[in-house]
Amino acid sequence: MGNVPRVPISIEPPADAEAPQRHPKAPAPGEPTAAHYEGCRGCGDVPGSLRIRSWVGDDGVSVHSRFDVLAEHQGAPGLLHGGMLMTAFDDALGTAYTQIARSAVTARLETDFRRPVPVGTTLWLRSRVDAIVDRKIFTSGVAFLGELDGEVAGTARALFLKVGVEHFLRHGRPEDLEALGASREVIEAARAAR
Ligand SMILES: CCCCCCCCCCCC(=O)SCCNC(=O)CCNC(=O)[C@H](O)C(C)(C)COP(=O)(O)OP(=O)(O)OC[C@H]1O[C@@H](n2cnc3c(N)ncnc32)[C@H](O)[C@@H]1OP(=O)(O)O
Repeated sequence: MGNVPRVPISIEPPADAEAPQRHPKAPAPGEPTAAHYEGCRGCGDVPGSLRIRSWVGDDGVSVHSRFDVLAEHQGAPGLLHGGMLMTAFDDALGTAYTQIARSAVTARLETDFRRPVPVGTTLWLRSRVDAIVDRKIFTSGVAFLGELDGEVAGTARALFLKVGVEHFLRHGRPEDLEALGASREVIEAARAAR
């Protein structure tokens, strides 16, 4: 374990943190949000995706999201796998930040599992950005059984860190980046600049 970094334990925003402001180009209240990327496991329209759909909340900053729990999402018999709920939170919280900021990636995600979620349930999630401090985006969310503001199935908090496009160019699999239009030269230049 000698080279493993110590795990940072706090993702509590400072009390004097900046209040989130909606990005001027973000979709308006009630409008659907865009998928992170068409291949996204949370919200893309691809095999294996949770096919989460999200809409902007009335305040223009929060989002609410729908996740239909299917048999393919099971962990225990007839019940949602906990990792799938974490995926749903990662996606929903990662959509909430798109109302405020451009690209960011999850640095830490904490989830509390409050109620079992049967297959066949529609989960509704409310997510928001609580604060932004420099590159750090502090988010939180709640998952409800069956309806928005129904029985609470789980809660989560996540810290996202803003990154530039070079993060994806440096770390992503080249063929996926090329499929999005990045040239081999651009990808190699981003990797050489490390
Ligand atoms: C094409 C477009 C598509 C856009 C697509 C958008 C995709 C969103 C999809 C949904 C979300 C995902 O699945 S994202 C995929 C899952 N996540 C990842 O793969 C990220 C892997 N991790 C990383 O790449 C890296 O660790 C980063 C980028 C997160 C951080 O690295 P870094 O940039 O070098 O920053 P670093 O110096 O380490 O930390 C900066 C500050 O944050 C704090 N910090 C860092 N990590 C943590 C942590 N876990 N918990 C607490 N605090 C932390 C540090 O203490 C420091 O605080 P201080 O000292 O400054 O106070």
